[in-house]
Amino acid sequence: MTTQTVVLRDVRATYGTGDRQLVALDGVSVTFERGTFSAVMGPSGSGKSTLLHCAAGLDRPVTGSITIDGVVLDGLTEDDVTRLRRDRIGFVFQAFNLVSSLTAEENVALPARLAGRRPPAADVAAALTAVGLAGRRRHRPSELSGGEQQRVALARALISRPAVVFADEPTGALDSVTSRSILDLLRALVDEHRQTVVMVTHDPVAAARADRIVFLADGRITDDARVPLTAEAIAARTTHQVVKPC
Ligand SMILES: Nc1ncnc2c1ncn2[C@@H]1O[C@H](COP(=O)(O)OP(=O)(O)OP(=O)(O)O)[C@@H](O)[C@H]1O
Repeated sequence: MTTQTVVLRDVRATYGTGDRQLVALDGVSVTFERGTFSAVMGPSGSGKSTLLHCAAGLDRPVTGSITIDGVVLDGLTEDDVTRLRRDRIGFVFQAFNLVSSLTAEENVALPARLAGRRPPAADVAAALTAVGLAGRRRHRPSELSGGEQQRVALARALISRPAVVFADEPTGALDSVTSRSILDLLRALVDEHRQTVVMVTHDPVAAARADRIVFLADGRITDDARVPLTAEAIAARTTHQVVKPC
């Protein structure tokens, strides 16, 4: 089994064409090791979500190479990438996550069912309890808040144990107590199950729970802090990033 869960090599991603082309990632190379919790930070528009989308096989880069759990994505068919995402990747994204016609517990069980397994009902209930949604099992996404929907997505990652969980602002919509419990759960995925977590966040307090912080600016990695930092030190580094002249 590879120790490098996610590898990006010289990834370039653009939006638009011609004069209106915008370079969102400008030759990004980064490796996320198995059993680590990384935060990705940077100013708005610096390419954080694009990095997450490319790393998760949701967007294809123009050039460069991406490997997930030992599988090189370049040249795979869309069906193969979809299967890889289903089997090895967990998403805790606010915008798209859940199947709207399914209840919270059905959404939690879905990846396992698509892979031909039926997770025990007790496991589904335990995962929803762990994220504080025991009383919302039968609710559909439209009956849940944004933060609750993200917690359903996290419960799904607890059940299906993907190699890597990508989280986009997982605590952005949550109060501080719920945020802390979500970060505890993400840490547990890493510390107890050696899963890999890559989390985009603007929040220095959330980033301080990671083992490593990758800073982006203008589509490039500008800093890579591998030692734990305090929220204050992270905030100072983030401010420095924002005011740094181009
Ligand atoms: N669908 C799109 N079409 C055109 N440009 C886009 C699209 N998505 C993102 N961009 C642009 O690409 C750049 C990187 O965007 P991205 O969403 O990755 O940044 P971000 O760091 O995640 O920002 P934020 O913190 O505001 O979410 C930005 O300049 C953005 O305007």
